[in-house]
Amino acid sequence: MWVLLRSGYPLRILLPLRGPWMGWRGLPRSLAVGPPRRRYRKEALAALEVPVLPVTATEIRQYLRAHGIPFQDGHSCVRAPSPFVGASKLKDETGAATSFSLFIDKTTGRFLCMTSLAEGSWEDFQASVEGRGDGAREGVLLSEAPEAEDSEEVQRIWDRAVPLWELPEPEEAQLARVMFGLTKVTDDTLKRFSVRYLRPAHSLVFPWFSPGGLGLRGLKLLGAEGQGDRVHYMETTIPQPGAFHNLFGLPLISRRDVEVVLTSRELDSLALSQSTGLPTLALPRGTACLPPVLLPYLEQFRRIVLWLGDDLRSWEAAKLFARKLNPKRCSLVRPGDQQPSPLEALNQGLNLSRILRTALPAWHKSIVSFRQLREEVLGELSNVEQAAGVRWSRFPDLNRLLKGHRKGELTVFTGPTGSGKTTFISEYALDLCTQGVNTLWGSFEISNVRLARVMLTQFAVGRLEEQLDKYDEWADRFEDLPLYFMTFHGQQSIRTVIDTMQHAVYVYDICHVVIDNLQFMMGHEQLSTDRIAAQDYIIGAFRKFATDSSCHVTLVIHPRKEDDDKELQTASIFGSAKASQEADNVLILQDRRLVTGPGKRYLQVSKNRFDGDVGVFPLEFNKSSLTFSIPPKSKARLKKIKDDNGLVAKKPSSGKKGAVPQISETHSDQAPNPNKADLSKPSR
Ligand SMILES: Nc1ncnc2c1ncn2[C@@H]1O[C@H](COP(=O)(O)OP(=O)(O)OP(=O)(O)O)[C@@H](O)[C@H]1O
Repeated sequence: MWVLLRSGYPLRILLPLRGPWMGWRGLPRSLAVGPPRRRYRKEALAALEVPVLPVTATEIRQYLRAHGIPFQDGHSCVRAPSPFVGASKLKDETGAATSFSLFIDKTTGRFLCMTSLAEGSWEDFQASVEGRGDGAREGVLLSEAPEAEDSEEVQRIWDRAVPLWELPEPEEAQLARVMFGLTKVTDDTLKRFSVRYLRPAHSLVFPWFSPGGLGLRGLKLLGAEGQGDRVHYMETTIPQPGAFHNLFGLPLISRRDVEVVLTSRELDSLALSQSTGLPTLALPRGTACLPPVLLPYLEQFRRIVLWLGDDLRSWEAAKLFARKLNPKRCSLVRPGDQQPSPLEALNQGLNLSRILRTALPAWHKSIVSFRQLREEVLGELSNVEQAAGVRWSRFPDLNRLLKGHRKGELTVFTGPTGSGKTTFISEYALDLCTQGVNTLWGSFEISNVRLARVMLTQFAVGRLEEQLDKYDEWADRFEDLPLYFMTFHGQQSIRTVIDTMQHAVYVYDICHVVIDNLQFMMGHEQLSTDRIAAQDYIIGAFRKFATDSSCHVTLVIHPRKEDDDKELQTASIFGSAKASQEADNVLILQDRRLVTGPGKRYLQVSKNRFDGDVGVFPLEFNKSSLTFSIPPKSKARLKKIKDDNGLVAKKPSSGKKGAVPQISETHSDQAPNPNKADLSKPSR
């Protein structure tokens, strides 16, 4: 099965620096290698690669024992002698690590030989042990070797970039330092980390070297733009994000280092290293993901401190990453006034070592006291808006009622047959995905191709059939979204679906799973005599998954048969009351087409565990763009209601003061939304 590796990166951050002198990916035309290269792919979608048979750490150990292979149990990996060392010319310089240089991921079974850089699946490893041929590929740092064109481009940019202190104009160097907040970072630090500056692009250049100093494999370019009193950073990576993963700062790590500080930005690593002298590494995609392929490089550390940033999102990411790294060895620096990001701390003259000492252990047992929770509670209270989750950019009324989309919740969504549930939920999820919410779709009823077509139309807000010349532009942008699809179709067992979801959370840091719809998991339960019990069991499984994985699950459920002229209620959801009890949010697509005409629908929030606000607002269906979002001119008429039965208030949501709580629609703390500014025209 083919898999497209994804960055999980909000698009806008990757948008190139723009200007008349800019070429492909925002690089100066003179540096860009020819016209944009179109890679032909076997499939158009990022289908999720699931191991043929999921493997557990116990099975890995048992297998190694059964074949007489010695091993060491590590934090996230099992270490064993590598059968691939002899085959490689890339011998370790010191020769020290050639024993036990094979790292097998305890969760996925994928392996990496740190000496030869061979990598492969658990099945590849077994085949090699059993002499069934060598399925391992020789890779470079956890992914495929960069393509020749990328390597050339990397080298070309690197050669054109210069150390900051070698810039001919001192003013230019000073301006760059100010823009990037580097006034307190010394030349020596920049030199140790080999940071350069690309003059034509006004960008810092951070190199990614392969382990063992075998060469330059990739680059991250960081541009900065003043926006009021804030600086907006733009990143460009070569090779493209998702095609290559590496840790910035790797060459400075010694084999004897047992402690490391992980940051989400290269600039933070510079600040930390300079002021604390501790080993530090920067994650390639910031807080968006921690690809498991990087885990072997972090195995040597007995203690890992995650200091990812100064907002709640960084804190959430730190907690998720700690799970992968093994929480027992992780400590987290909590965002706060006196604990900004490392670079900011350096610039404010704070003591970074002292902040590191305040890091909280990520591990706690099943029972906690309020003492352990009090900091978390404070974090939520002092970041109310972020604690409310990611806000929709296309559905302001949903923000007013639900306040945002939060991790770890279960949303149940229902509506009459054929009312547009899939179409609506597609736009609802797409909206979040364009804001960096890593999303996994389980579409059991309609094919992934059809679903993607709907989504792409919604993404472009228009029929692409009539503008096929724009298809590639939109498809390229769509491809950059952190969006994955399960390849299931038709009936599936709940166990297989949950296993796949767990795998996706681990590998792609999925934060939102959409299941359309639950009825497709009921057939395999052999409980046709008691379909209600089967549904309760399935809902319980999704509830547990959402909580345990800190991942939001949106579950589409068909309603029970209702009179056509009556509106649906929470109790109309098929089955027992379990669905509405377990759900944090219940959304109902109300179809009042007889009264309101063909396009009109209403969305009712009939349960909201977060803060209790429930209500209903109109949706205007646009047949050409397949969107439900409220057109800008339309006056939203949000009604807050008490429950399914009675209205308690009837207030316009816009225009008049004192209506429903006014929440700013622009949301600077959230990840950027590439669609917001330029929905009407594609740009690259
Ligand atoms: N408000 C609307 N007005 C008119 N047509 C709509 C509306 N919403 C969706 N549609 C169209 O109706 C068709 C069915 O929509 P969709 O598949 O989203 O419904 P559904 O509720 O998920 O269906 P099912 O109950 O079969 O799962 C699609 O062709 C869609 O474009």
